Amino acid sequence: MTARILDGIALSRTIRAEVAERAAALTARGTRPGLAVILVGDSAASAVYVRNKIRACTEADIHSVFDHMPADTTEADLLARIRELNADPAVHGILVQLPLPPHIDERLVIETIAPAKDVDGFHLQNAGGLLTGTPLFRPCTPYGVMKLLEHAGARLDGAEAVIVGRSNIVGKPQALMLMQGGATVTICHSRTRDLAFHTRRADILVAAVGRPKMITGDMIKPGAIVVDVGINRIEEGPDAGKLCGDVDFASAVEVAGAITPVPGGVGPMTIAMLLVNTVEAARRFAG
Ligand SMILES: NC(=O)C1=CN([C@@H]2O[C@H](COP(=O)(O)OP(=O)(O)OC[C@H]3O[C@@H](n4cnc5c(N)ncnc54)[C@H](OP(=O)(O)O)[C@@H]3O)[C@@H](O)[C@H]2O)C=CC1
Ligand SMILES: Nc1nc(=O)c2c([nH]1)NC[C@@H]1CN(c3ccc(C(=O)N[C@@H](CCC(=O)O)C(=O)O)cc3)C=[N+]21
Repeated sequence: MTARILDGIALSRTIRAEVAERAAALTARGTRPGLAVILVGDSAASAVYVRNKIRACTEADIHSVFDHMPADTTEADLLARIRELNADPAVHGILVQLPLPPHIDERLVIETIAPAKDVDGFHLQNAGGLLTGTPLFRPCTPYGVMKLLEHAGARLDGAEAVIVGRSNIVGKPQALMLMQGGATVTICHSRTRDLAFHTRRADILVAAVGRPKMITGDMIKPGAIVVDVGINRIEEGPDAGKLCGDVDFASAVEVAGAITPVPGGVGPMTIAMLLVNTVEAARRFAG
């Protein structure tokens, strides 16, 4: 038996069509949703992601502002720009693409974004809100994973969920969301002693590591739902230049009950949830 493929492109299309309808309704009432995206420096990968976000906005008739700032932008200049956008009534969501150049304090940048415009859900107020149950915005990637699981009909209540990765933007918020959904959650990371021992117990396995194909079929419980958040660029060999996940798809698909592909799984869902958050920000602004 091979696993069912969880199609993130199809689901993200459905969600973006709903977003477009809500955006049009808000625009008709006088508030056109707006998203500002700031990119500092010229990482090729970041430029691709940012372009995809802007294109998704355009397709949903969401107003977008793209600020491409040079790599040597000072921290003070970036913070000043964020304060300007905080005060701009045409902008309801602000996203500063990460990572930032090393001379800029990421935490300070995130805390400068108005929590009501923090559509990434990274601000302390939203992180704390997620911990206690009532954030203004949920981080887009784990939020998108929850939507994929819901759409797949996954039963969270009482399920064993294992997350590999403990970052602030994926692993930790994912753990909180799955726990709130009723799962028993285990978080693994680079200090975990016997990774396969944990992953083999998972009914729901989420890989968010950044290591190509590290989760192999023998680490997966037969029938498990496997969600691959990893986005890795293959460096050499016949597939050089292509994307792959943290899961070794070829061996995993033979064992899992359902699995997300890379590309075409979690990535498109992240962008869809960014639009959901932006329209929600505009809806609140409109009152
Ligand atoms: N699809 C999407 O929309 C998105 C995809 N991504 C992708 O997801 C992946 C993870 O991103 P992110 O969370 O930001 O990455 P980070 O680098 O911030 O975190 C990686 C985590 O993996 C853990 N880890 C590293 N090596 C191992 C190992 N050998 N065994 C177990 N755990 C390990 C680290 O542990 P420790 O904490 O101990 O160092 C860390 O917690 C990346 O490939 C990224 O590109 C990210 C965001 C959005
Ligand atoms: N402030 C901030 N917010 C983010 O949400 C954020 C960020 N910084 N920095 C980088 C990560 C990464 N990320 C992705 C989003 C979409 C795809 C995506 O659409 N991927 C496509 C493939 C795209 C391609 O072909 O390159 C897919 O998986 O099918 C991937 C990765 C958001 N991130």
